[in-house]
Amino acid sequence: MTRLQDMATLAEEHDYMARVRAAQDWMLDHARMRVATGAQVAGDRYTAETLGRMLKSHVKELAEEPEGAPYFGRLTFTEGEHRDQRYYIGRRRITEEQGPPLVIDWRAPVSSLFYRASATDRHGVAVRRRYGWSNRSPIRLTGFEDEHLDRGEELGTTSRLLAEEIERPRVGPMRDIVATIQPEQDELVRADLDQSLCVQGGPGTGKTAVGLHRAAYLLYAHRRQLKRTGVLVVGPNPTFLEYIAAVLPALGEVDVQQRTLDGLLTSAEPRATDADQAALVKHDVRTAAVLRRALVGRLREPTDGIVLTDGSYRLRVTATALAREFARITTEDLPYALGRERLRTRIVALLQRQLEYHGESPNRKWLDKTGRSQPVTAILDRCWPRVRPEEVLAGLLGDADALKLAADGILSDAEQQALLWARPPRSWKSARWTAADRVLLDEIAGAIEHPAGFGHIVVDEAQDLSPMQCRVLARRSRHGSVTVLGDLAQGTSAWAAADWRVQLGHLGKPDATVTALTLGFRVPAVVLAYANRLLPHLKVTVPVVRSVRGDGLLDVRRTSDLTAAVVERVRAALELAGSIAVICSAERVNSLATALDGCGERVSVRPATEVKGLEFDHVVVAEPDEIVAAEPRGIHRLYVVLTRAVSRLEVVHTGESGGWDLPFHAAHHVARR
Ligand SMILES: Nc1ncnc2c1ncn2[C@@H]1O[C@H](COP(=O)(O)OP(=O)(O)OP(=O)(O)O)[C@@H](O)[C@H]1O
Repeated sequence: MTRLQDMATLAEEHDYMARVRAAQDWMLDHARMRVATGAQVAGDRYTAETLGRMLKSHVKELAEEPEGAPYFGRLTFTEGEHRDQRYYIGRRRITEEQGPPLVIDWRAPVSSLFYRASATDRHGVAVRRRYGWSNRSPIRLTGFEDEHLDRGEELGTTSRLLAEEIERPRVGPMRDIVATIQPEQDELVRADLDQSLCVQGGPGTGKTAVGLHRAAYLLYAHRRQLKRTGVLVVGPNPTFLEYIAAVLPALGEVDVQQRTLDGLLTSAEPRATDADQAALVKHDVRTAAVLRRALVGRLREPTDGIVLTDGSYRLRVTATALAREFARITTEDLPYALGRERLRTRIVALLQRQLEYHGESPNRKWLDKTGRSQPVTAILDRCWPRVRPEEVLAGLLGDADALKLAADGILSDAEQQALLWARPPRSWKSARWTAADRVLLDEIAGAIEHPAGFGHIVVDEAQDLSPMQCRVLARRSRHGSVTVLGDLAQGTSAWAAADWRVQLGHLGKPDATVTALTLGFRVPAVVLAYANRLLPHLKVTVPVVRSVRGDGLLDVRRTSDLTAAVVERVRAALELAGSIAVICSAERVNSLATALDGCGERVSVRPATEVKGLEFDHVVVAEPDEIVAAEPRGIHRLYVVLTRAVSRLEVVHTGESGGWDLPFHAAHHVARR
């Protein structure tokens, strides 16, 4: 295309852009007008209020929409179902008062071709156009990039706009990737709602991004169903949740709950900590069987019958009949509370039969009253007593005999010993629970009564969940599907998973499809190659990630004054754009933070334990040996730490490498584009 043609096309694009802006203004005005008139047109007050609320939130959504690119792509078709059509694709659908939409939603079925059409499989697409926009407000169209699929052109990961997007400096929270979703990511994003997925993805392959976009996609494709059942995103810690919080709202989805696993638990906050051995036993899946046994141990087989006086009748249920019903219900595998209600219903049915034998026909009121009568309630309280989770757990942790009874053949003597309280509280009401206890309380609560579930759960960093934590989620997705995201190589918890099939079993979805993402979008190739040298030292087998980024810098240096060297590296980094993180062992955070005081908001000092899932333009790792030595899976932690850099990684160390075959002592090594 000549320069003149190029300018003509750009002018045409600017005209279209102006039309889209006008349509956006019209949509906002129109929505406001409907709020104003909604109350008058709707029938009764309730409908008017509901409608009003709905319209108001629509206006709020439109008005609050961040000023962003109204579209990012365009497809031109010359063949097939969409022959001679041209579609602009954006984060939201944009329409004028009449006529076809000016911009279609990225989640609409045809938009999928924007991500998937290729020169060999065009689906009628002749040209795919990507738009570039200025980041500053007011946002401006700066150019575009065409791929003539009909002429065999295909840019793939060499697209200039994709490169600009992944290489841009990172400041603030995570952003959406709708403009540049890759074909293998799109397949995961658009998988059916009833399909549970597990994505094994090395560092920076876009797992988190894929999970969040999948949530947005499912809400679009199954809005009604998911509005009712809900979507939940589970992340490893509050910092991570803060980091990802803006992605879904930017995609127009505000109705998604985003929580940590602990945030799902309803029991009181922990007030005690477990010894390592106790925590290990509590997070072990065998503990579920112990708790189940303890709960069932509350049941008492009926030994007496019931006699109930009803008017002139004396109604009876014999001990034998009662024992038969009781036995039958215990084989039905019901939640505990439901079992109690089932027994009540059966007793009432037996009494009802007798009354009918006398020629009476008892009504609903009689059935309710009889179910609540003293003799029936007394039997239930004796045979199937109401229980609280806290009572059951305290009954085990505070009583060696009770624990032995429940754990016999399941936990060893030493394991039982590890669980027991050194000084049991006077009552379960004054027990001081630990974080692991809260997971056990949830297990018991779930066995008593199934918790409300979600239509879909996205769980990130799932490799770190213990079997018992997995069960917390399994209980909440009994009738829904899950997207499980993680990287076995980044497992740092004491119970980190080594095999997805096993973990999926604990999550209640043993048959979920496991897919690997192996293209890295965050970490530059030179940094990734360095971090990947750790892989042989990790106790897992994972596919190796290949970076799409040829830029970046790696600098490993030995020093005799760690603090001075770190300060010097940070000062140098401040000359460049983007965020800077100094990552070190928890013990070193304070001293380095003091030394770096006054360096400004772009610099943060973070303990190695709190950077999972995050990314920074420039990372300075201080004394990696200390990070490795700080915890049993310290080498996995170091792998996480070394893979947080978007552009530059610097490693500063004082000693020789410790025991493991790591290249920290390597000569000063710099690689630049
Ligand atoms: N298709 C894409 N286009 C542009 N950027 C992308 C794409 N996929 C991922 N990214 C970017 O790469 C970075 C890493 O993505 P993300 O955090 O989702 O990876 P991850 O697999 O969860 O990483 P980790 O396991 O290390 O936490 C993010 O900045 C994300 O926006």
